[in-house]
Amino acid sequence: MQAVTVRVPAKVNLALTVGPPREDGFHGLATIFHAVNLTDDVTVEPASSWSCTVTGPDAARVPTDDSNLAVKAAKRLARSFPEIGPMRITIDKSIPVAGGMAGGSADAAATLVAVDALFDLGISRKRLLGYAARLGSDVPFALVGGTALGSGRGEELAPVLGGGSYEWVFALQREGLSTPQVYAECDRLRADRAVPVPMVSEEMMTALRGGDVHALAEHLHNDLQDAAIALRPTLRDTLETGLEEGALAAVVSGSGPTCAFLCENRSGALDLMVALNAAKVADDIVRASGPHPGAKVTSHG
Ligand SMILES: C[C@](O)(CO)[C@H](O)COP(=O)(O)OP(=O)(O)OC[C@H]1O[C@@H](n2ccc(N)nc2=O)[C@H](O)[C@@H]1O
Ligand SMILES: Nc1ncnc2c1ncn2[C@@H]1O[C@H](COP(=O)(O)OP(=O)(O)OP(=O)(O)O)[C@@H](O)[C@H]1O
Repeated sequence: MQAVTVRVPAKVNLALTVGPPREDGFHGLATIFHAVNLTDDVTVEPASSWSCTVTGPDAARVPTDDSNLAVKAAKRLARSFPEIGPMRITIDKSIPVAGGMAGGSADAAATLVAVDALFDLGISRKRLLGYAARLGSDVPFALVGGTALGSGRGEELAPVLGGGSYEWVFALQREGLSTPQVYAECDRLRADRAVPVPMVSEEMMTALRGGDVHALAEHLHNDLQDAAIALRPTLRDTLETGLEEGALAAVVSGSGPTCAFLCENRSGALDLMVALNAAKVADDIVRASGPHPGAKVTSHG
């Protein structure tokens, strides 16, 4: 029992429809989660005291105290399994921070998988998904990966089968957006309207089942996009520039401010990266493809 490393993906929501606020403060969702190969590596080792270290270009923006979602996940399991002692957690971070790509959730999911393997706990998949859901609405999907339909507050998942793989470009902003603030802004913008029951369109499901990138491009949709733009008006320009420079479609990722551009193929994505870099519409531009598997052990020393 020395160290376990787990690799875990970021997500983008291909469809995100948001219902009215629920009594518990969350919103009912119907969403398509899609994991992409922008990944964090989380390493967990037994130690004499708890610690958390984050490496990577955005490390300074990630807390290392008990508010880190990876620490929360490890301590949650330590409360349930008395045989577990303190741990050293190391997060090698490539997923954008506070970008609407569920980076903290991914680290929490990776930690659940790592601790389970490190201490040989044999936690069932169902129970692991239960721990994940209690840690955050996006955490279960990071365990599952691929492409999945999310309902409830995002924690109820059903896989979406389809042979397609997709090429993406992401425009990242250094300054994040707060997820609760974006949901609150969405409520404010829709205050004078009846909000329909959230639902993913049949056209979107058909596009995904057929692996049809052009049909998928037509149906990318995010109900939080207007709210993210209201809070960060420059995002409108970023999205428009991507479309002018050849993206098949552009959408704000989750609660933003990352903008996601769907491309026809890999060479289209490379061309778009160059154009967006030149246009200086974002602090960084990265390329990724999906779907990507969920949290997986990559080394067990
Ligand atoms: C925007 C998305 O990334 C889309 O997948 C997620 O809905 C956000 O999921 P998350 O960051 O895991 O969110 P949580 O940690 O569960 O909740 C943080 C806050 O976001 C808001 N929230 C989140 C999920 C949801 N279905 N409705 C909400 O209103 C609530 O204000 C909540 O207090
Ligand atoms: N392991 C972690 N990695 C990144 N941020 C974390 C982590 N743990 C806690 N945080 C805090 O959570 C905030 C949101 O970070 P995160 O990167 O998860 O946002 P996000 O991608 O917008 O989330 P989501 O898409 O799930 O709403 C950060 O500003 C940071 O303070």
